[in-house]
Amino acid sequence: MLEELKISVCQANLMLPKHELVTFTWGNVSGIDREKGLMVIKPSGVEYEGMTADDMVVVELKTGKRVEGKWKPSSDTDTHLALYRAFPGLGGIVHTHSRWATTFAQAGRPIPALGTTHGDYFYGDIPCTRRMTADEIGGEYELETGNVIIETFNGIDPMSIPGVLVHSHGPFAWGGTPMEAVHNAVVMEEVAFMDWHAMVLESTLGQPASGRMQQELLDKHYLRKHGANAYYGQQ
Ligand SMILES: O=C(CO)[C@@H](O)[C@H](O)COP(=O)(O)O
Repeated sequence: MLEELKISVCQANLMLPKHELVTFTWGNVSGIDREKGLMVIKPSGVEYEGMTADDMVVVELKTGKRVEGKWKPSSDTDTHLALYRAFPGLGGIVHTHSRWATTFAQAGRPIPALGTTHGDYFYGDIPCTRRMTADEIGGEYELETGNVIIETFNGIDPMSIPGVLVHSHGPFAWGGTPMEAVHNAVVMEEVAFMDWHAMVLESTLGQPASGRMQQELLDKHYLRKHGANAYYGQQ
């Protein structure tokens, strides 16, 4: 089981450069074995090219202690751990600095639900966290990054909106598996790109922003794909 998880986490990490979500080593994917209480994550600073399952690092979900692996775990390990602990449905998490989603994160703006591409995967705007405080930045930074994400999802089912922008930093996305998390990260980057151009087009044409897709259209697309049990907590 753990060996299979290491293989799937490694394969998901190799998808990051394939889908042009990363520059250098600016991205990491993890997966979790909840029965064993272990998380597998990309090693810190290691190039994707030539990376194998043997390079993955295994840490305890409860303590974050490294129990297997020759490298240091990703510097974002504590953020991944905080999210797995808080959101029981998560089976995979990815963090990148993908260009268009990071543009929105640096602007401190959510990625609005403007079209059906978005609605197929995210049941509403992809939120941006508040800025972190100086104390949070100066303290357990990666753990606090997880905490501001958790705070942002208060009242929102994280599986209905499987991604977030950390203000001034970049996107995190997640799913039931590491590969599903990467899929959602690719979609987030796509909709960020399309949203940005739609908003620039509207302002260039001097038109008022056409605004978000109608709720009926969002319901049609999201609920058709994910079932009626999904909800957007902030009614
Ligand atoms: O957000 C950051 C740094 O700003 C990190 O996500 C790095 O971009 C990747 O770090 P490692 O996973 O290689 O430690």
